[in-house]
Amino acid sequence: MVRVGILGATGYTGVELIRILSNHEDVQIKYLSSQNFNGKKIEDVYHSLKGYCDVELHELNIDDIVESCDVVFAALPSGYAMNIVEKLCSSGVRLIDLGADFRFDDFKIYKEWYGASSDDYGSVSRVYGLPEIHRQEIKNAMVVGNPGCYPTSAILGLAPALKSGIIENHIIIDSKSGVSGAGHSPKQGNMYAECNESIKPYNVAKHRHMPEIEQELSKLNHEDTKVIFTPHLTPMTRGILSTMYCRLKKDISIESIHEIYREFYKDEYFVKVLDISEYPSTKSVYGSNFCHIGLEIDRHSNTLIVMSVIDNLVKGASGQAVQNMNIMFGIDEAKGLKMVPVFP
Ligand SMILES: NC(=O)C1=CN([C@@H]2O[C@H](COP(=O)(O)OP(=O)(O)OC[C@H]3O[C@@H](n4cnc5c(N)ncnc54)[C@H](OP(=O)(O)O)[C@@H]3O)[C@@H](O)[C@H]2O)C=CC1
Ligand SMILES: CC(=O)N[C@@H](CCC(=O)OP(=O)(O)O)C(=O)O
Repeated sequence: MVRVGILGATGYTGVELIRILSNHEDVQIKYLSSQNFNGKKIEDVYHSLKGYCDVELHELNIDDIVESCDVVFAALPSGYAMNIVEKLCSSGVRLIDLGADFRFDDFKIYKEWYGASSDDYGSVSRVYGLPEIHRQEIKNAMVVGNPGCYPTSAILGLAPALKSGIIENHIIIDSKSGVSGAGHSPKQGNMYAECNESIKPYNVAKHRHMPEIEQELSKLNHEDTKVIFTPHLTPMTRGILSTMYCRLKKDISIESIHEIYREFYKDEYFVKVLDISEYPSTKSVYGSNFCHIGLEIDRHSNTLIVMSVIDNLVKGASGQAVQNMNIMFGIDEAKGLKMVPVFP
């Protein structure tokens, strides 16, 4: 049995972790932390968990965590996991951070976009936790930086095209996210009256996920790769659709591109390349750990259009974190994650 702690258990990704892990036979939830609900049982805060998890919430206490857990999921705002990582690692407790603290190869880039009081990662070695790309390194990692939600949809959608060298180094990513992507703290722009029946771009050309996407695409492409990234807030609870426009280097048929994608993901349980002419929808992956990818070519501009969908709370956060945990502990990668998407 893997003994698990979840820090930030009352947030959206924390609750999603508990939902998923409650159905995972190889896991025992031993420790849950919260800032505002200490002393309460999680099932009394979120009634969706009634009968599934009666663990009490505590203020974050590192000594208690080290004593009771083999692995910790940090579902906290970025900047907090960094403060506890050394103590966890030196005590043999592995860390999967859903925030951004350990996603970057270069600390300077992390500091520039997220801010930090220190100047480096110290001795902490970490792995970018996108299993379809970094599975081998994840197996032995002490610290995994779970990818951001937009980057997961974008990188999975672009990896086969970049790796096979069929597209130019000029990529436009247009992404739409459900409101749960912003977490459970109230923000004016996320109030029902303001985001319902509306769709709006935000952080245009300056979203924090841009450098994360560029880091991973540059590695796949073996050269510095820049993207134009525009996120939008849409009136749905869960889901991300990323539509990506990539200029093709030469004439190539949709059948050949489709074959490149199918081959790239042939052994991947969670990534489904749709048939030619099929387009993905967020509804088709809702509540599941799947990523669906659709492909089209715009012949008059010789542009490959890749459409990628995920559930931001599952493949974009907690599901992917559990997938990483399974890999780290030698458990079947899909264990606890075979949920059928909720439809309609
Ligand atoms: N939502 C999403 O789709 C995705 C989120 N992420 C990342 O995952 C992390 C968690 O996100 P999400 O669940 O949405 O966030 P929420 O805002 O919903 O939850 C944050 C959690 O952290 C706790 N918390 C907040 N501040 C502190 C603090 N100072 N000390 C201790 N605990 C604190 C909160 O406790 P309490 O409720 O008790 O106040 C809550 O449990 C973030 O880093 C986010 O960027 C990554 C991918 C997707
Ligand atoms: C809709 C919405 O607001 N989404 C969030 C995604 C948060 C996230 O995953 O960001 P981290 O990199 O901090 O983990 C955003 O755009 O900030």
